[in-house]
Amino acid sequence: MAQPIKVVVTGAAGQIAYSLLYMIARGEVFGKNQKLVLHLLDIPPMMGVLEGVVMELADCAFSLLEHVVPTADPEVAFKDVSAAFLVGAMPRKEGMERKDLLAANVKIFKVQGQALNKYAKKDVKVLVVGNPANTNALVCSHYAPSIPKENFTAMTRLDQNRAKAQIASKLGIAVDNVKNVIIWGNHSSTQFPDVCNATATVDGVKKSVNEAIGNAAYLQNEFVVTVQKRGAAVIAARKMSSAMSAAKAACDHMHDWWNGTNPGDFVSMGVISDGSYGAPKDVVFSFPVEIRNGKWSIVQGLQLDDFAKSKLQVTGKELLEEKEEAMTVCSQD
Ligand SMILES: NC(=O)C1=CN([C@@H]2O[C@H](COP(=O)(O)OP(=O)(O)OC[C@H]3O[C@@H](n4cnc5c(N)ncnc54)[C@H](O)[C@@H]3O)[C@@H](O)[C@H]2O)C=CC1
Ligand SMILES: O=C([O-])CC(=O)C(=O)O
Repeated sequence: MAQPIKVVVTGAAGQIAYSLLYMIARGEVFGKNQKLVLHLLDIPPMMGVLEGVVMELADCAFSLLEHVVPTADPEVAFKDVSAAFLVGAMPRKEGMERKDLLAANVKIFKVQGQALNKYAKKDVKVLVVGNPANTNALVCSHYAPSIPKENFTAMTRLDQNRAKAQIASKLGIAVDNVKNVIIWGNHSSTQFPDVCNATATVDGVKKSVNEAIGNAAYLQNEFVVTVQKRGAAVIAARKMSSAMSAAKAACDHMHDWWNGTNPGDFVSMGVISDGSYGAPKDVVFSFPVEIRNGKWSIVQGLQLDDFAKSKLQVTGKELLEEKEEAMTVCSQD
């Protein structure tokens, strides 16, 4: 059994964390041989609720869970952590776009970037879930200059999972038979879910998703809009934003970052942009990545048609606008 690692989950008394903590403590992210110390951060008024979560974690009798540290103090929460799930932030309500949360949430990520910078391990892997996730990840990294920028990522895996599930359902096949769907850009309604490089195995035969679906109009319209607006559709139905599926996606993201991707497979993550595929540099942009030895690299050499290029431009522009607004908000104190 490996030495225990410290893992922090912020927003630990909230609804995503309620599913996420269970999955992490079961060993679904770091493996069934990895003992864990869980640091749970929330704000002072939530300490009572958090105590209930701690009781439930104890009552689950997880064999991998060495101990649990509930706290409202970022110094305690981020001390020596190897992995950070930054979930704690306000969720949107019906009728809002995720960027409407920027003014309320971005300062949380400034403070947490500063705390990561001071107290976390320098090789900490940071996954930002709280919205607007890409720009919050950028802000967090900006305020943690002693940690490499590559260590800050934003979650677009939920979008990838949604896209994969839509294609599988359309084809009447299992989700695992759909590979290499890409989410480009922002985790927002400008994201571009792209199947141009995706494959589907139907009746034992592997083909491109384009060929298997055989309906370009569907793939460029209904499919794209369904994935872009899925978060809003869940809010309209549940009156609360996605939680179970968000927790599962956070586990998938960190699992693949920690353990690597299979040869030939890629996954989508919001990562610091180097300008690949014409995306703006120095924003957190979702790209297809491969992961080896705990390090991601952007998959290069994929073909983009004019339709795809125009979609990347729209989402890139939105990220530049968000970056400007976020830096203005953060400089106001
Ligand atoms: N990237 C993605 O795909 C997704 C992102 N989200 C986002 O995740 C975030 C959390 O969602 P839920 O868990 O549903 O919200 P929630 O409201 O149920 O829980 C959020 C928790 O964060 C806590 N919190 C607030 N400020 C904090 C701070 N400074 N430090 C630590 N904790 C703090 C709150 O007290 C609360 O317990 C939202 O911003 C939501 O929009 C949700 C689904 C998917
Ligand atoms: O839609 C929201 O506000 C929550 C979220 O990010 C998602 O479900 O993708």
